[in-house]
Amino acid sequence: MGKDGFNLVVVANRLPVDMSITEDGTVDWQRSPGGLVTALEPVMQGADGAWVGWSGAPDLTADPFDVDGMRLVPVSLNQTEIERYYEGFSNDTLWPLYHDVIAPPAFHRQWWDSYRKVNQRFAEAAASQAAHGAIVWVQDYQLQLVPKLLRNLRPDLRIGFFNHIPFPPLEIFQQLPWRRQVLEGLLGADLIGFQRGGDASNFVRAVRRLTDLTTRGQHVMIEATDDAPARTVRAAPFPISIDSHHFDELARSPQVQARAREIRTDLGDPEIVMLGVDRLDYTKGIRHRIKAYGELLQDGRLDPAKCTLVQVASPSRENVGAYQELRDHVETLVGRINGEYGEIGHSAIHYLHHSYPPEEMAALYLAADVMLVTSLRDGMNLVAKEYVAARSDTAGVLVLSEFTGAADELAGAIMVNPHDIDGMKDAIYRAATMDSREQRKRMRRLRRKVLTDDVAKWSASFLTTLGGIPDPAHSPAPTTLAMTQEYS
Ligand SMILES: O=P(O)(O)OC[C@H]1O[C@H](O[C@H]2O[C@H](CO)[C@@H](O)[C@H](O)[C@H]2O)[C@H](O)[C@@H](O)[C@@H]1O
Ligand SMILES: O=c1ccn([C@@H]2O[C@H](COP(=O)(O)OP(=O)(O)O)[C@@H](O)[C@H]2O)c(=O)[nH]1
Repeated sequence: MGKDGFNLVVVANRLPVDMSITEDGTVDWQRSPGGLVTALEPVMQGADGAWVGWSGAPDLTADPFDVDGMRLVPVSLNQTEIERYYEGFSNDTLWPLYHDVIAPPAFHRQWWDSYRKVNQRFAEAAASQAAHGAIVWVQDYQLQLVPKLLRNLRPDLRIGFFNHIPFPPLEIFQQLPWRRQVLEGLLGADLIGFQRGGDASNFVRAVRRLTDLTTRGQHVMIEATDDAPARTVRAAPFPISIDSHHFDELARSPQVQARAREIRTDLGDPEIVMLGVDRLDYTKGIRHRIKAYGELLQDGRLDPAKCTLVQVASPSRENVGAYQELRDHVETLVGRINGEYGEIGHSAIHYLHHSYPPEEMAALYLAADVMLVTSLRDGMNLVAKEYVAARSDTAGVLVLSEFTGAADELAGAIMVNPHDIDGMKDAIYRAATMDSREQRKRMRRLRRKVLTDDVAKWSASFLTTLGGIPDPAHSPAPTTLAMTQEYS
């Protein structure tokens, strides 16, 4: 440990690749799902950094390896830990609790024990990779105890934490039997980033009400102990983004443009193509969206012969009960609407339970006249930003839920409350019938925002703020400051 380590260590539940062992014993990998990987990949490429994370498979122990200029450091989880730490505590306790209890959270002591143990393992792996005075940037709700555990192991480090999902209001957060331990875990960081201002305020309020600590605005004061000096923790919003220019270029490429045309032809050249792209997750409002669309067909406001909805629902957390139930509900609804309004050679809904690479995503965005993002609650929603980045033709309309982090930033979208089905029907109809002049005006406004506030700006802003916070050990941190300057 120490001098020979990395200057920036990212610690996330997942590596950016999912690894597996093929039949002949060689290691194979594929890109991991979700927006966290989309956002952090460009940050890490070219940085003197390491990414510590789980490989996505049980009992897979592998040495650190390099992919696309990144040093990847696998953390091994056994089958029981996957069930209790990942599927259980992370995705059946914290995920529903932090997303407005859309599904009921389950509280199990064995899951919590596993969460603690696995967080300790991640903290040890991070400690073993970081150079003296390095920055360690811990990601997301699966690893909320890591900041404190890591500070115990390596008080020389500067520790940042970013929460990719919402932080709930006190009245919901306080249901968590281990709420105090979670707050203390997070407060091991020097800087805690959230997607929205409201998330940061919810966190500070929870600290004020559930601990004895003093807070002042965005700051929490931690008093000195025999072992550690006094320090201040800052909690602030840092809305995440995408590599907008890269996505813009990708969507301009002749191959992607040709693929977009091909998609429309394969769909039967409808007048209006609507698109939804989500992990198959109950937070994404997929059922509400499909219900609204189905009613528009039923009311005769949309003509099923002229219109189609492409719904990508990529497989996610398939061992968790609430996800299995959602799949049943969505597929029943899609089947009913297609049975009612489909014809030979024409489906009202094209439902795709698959994951696609970025090139295909870009082609789908280009092929879509209307993009439907109707989450009931969503930390940010990068799909909304990708749609905008892909539309250099300034055509297309984004329908966006008020309950996404993206809604704070993307004022050119048509905003919807997904719980209000009639309101959503009106918004979808308005998007489908919007004249090209208004489309262009709105899309230009959206593109200005997405192309300016990209993921490089996000990470620079977070890392510069973290680098500027006084070193708790009262020692200058030259490596850290030099590194953050590269990002600014
Ligand atoms: O790793 P999984 O369990 O397969 O889930 C995928 C990721 O989902 C979540 O993404 C969030 O991060 C996005 C980027 O900040 C944000 O736009 C979105 O609103 C969030 O839901 C989760 O937070 C990640 O940890 C998962 O890897
Ligand atoms: O088949 C798919 C579906 C989604 N995505 C990507 O997964 C991310 C989803 O991020 P978002 O923030 O919208 O939601 P999350 O899944 O992280 O909750 C985006 O970058 C999508 O382009 C993908 O690459 N292939």
